[in-house]
Amino acid sequence: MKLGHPLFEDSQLFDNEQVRTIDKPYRSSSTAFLPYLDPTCQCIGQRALKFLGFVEHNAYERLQLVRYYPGQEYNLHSDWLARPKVSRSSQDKGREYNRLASFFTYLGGNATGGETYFPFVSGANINSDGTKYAIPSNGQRLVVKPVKGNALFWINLHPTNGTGDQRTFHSGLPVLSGVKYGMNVWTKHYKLLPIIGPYKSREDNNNREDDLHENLRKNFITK
Ligand SMILES: O=C(O)CCC(=O)C(=O)O
Ligand SMILES: [Fe+2]
Repeated sequence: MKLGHPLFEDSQLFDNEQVRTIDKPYRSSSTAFLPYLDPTCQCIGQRALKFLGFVEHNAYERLQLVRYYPGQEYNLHSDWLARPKVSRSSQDKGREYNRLASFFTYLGGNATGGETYFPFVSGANINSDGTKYAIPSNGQRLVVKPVKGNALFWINLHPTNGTGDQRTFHSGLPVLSGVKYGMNVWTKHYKLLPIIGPYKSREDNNNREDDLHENLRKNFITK
C-alpha cells in the first residue's frame, strides 16, 4: 500500500483493439501499477504462480492496486481480453498472452458497499453467516464482501482452447462510505501453450531436466 500510494491515477479500460480509455462512470476507481522488480511484489507474484500447480504459470502482469472512494465502482467486465495482448514488458516483449488467473485481494480500508459481484455464479448458501458473502435475495447471484485480507481466485480462460469464460464476468459495486483498496494479480497465458500442465515449480524442474513437457515449454520460450 505504501508503495502504491504515490502511484494512483485514474483507472483505465481497454477496448477490443487494446486501446486504453478512461470511462468515468463505467470505471471510476483509481489504479496504481506497482514496480515489477520490487522484492515484495516479486514475492507475491511468485506465490501466485506457484499456487497454480498444473495450470500454466510462466509469468504475471505488474501487480495493480485499485482504490475506490464513495460512489466509485467498476461496472461489469471480464479480466480476460477479447484478443490476446502483445506484451510490452522487458521480460517477454512481443509475446502474445491473455489473463489466465485472477487473484483479487481486499487490502482494507473501511468501506461499506464495494462488494465484488458475479452475476453468472451461484450465490452463497442462504445459511452462510453473511460475513464473506451477502446472503442472496431477489435472485441475486454471488456477492463477495470486501473483507480485509480475504482474496478471490478464479481462472478466466477455458483450459481446452484459451477462450474467455463468460461466467467470470464481474463488477466492483459502488462503495457507499469509506474507502476500499484491492490488489489484482493477473497471470499470463502465452498463446499456443497448453493451459493444463504438467507444469512444475522451478525447484522441481531443477531435478527433472529430461521431462518432455518441460523441453517443449523451453522451446516455446527461447524461439
Ligand atoms: O473492485 C472489485 O471488487 C473488483 C475489481 C476488479 O474486478 C478489477 O480490478 O478488475
Ligand atoms: Fe476485474
